[in-house]
Amino acid sequence: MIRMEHLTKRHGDVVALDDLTLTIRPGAVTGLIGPNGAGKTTTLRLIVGLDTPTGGAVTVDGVRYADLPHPAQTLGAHLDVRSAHPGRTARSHLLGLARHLGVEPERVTEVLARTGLAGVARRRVGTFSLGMTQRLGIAGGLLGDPEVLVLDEPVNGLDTEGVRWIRGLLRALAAEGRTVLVCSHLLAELERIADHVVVLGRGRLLADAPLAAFLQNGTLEDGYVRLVTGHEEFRTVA
Ligand SMILES: Nc1ncnc2c1ncn2[C@@H]1O[C@H](COP(=O)(O)OP(=O)(O)OP(=O)(O)O)[C@@H](O)[C@H]1O
Repeated sequence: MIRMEHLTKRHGDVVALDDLTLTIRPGAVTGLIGPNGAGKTTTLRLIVGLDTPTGGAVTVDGVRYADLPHPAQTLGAHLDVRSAHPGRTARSHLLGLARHLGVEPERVTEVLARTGLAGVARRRVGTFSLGMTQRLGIAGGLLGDPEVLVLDEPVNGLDTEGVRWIRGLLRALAAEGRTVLVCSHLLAELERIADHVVVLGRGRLLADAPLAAFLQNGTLEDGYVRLVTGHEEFRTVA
């Protein structure tokens, strides 16, 4: 579970995130959406401890990221699609990451298999397609077998088979009881993956509701557009 209480982030005069109070629940895929500049990336960076809040707090399973005794086992993340060094092989990249995270090297073989990369484990990352690089990032997030997974735009660059794969993976992780938070601009895809949707606008919470609440008069995109243009209000789930 991810819990945000009055979470706020300012950059000088810019309020990137404004008093966000929200719980991301386990056993479900939650989609995080909103216009450019809404504060989505800021939220993800605060959750994984890459940034510190200027107000409020965010905890993962009740503990701030910096205080987690075994962070990789609690929270996995894939935020930056080009984070691996292009000269390293997929396996050596993941082995280095596993060492850094204090994860058994045996997990590398497991996550390579789970992300469909076993056959290209010895190829240099620089030769990977965007879709393969996405899979590698997700493999890194899964290394610690975490209870909570946070992914930024994981579907970008994936081909049809890759999209079907990630849909199955995220649904399976949620069915295992994990907390899965996915940020994406691809609303049609999110409609097929998410159980619950959180909408941010200008750093504020606009909606926090089951997917079904957005689908009453059309697609998620229809519901989202009505919401951000102020034509419809959504019930906020406590
Ligand atoms: N390091 C920073 N310094 C100054 N302003 C920042 C910084 N990081 C983010 N911001 C501002 O905070 C606001 C929220 O940005 P954020 O990147 O979280 O939005 P986003 O919802 O992820 O947008 P996008 O969909 O374009 O990725 C924006 O106005 C952005 O310009």
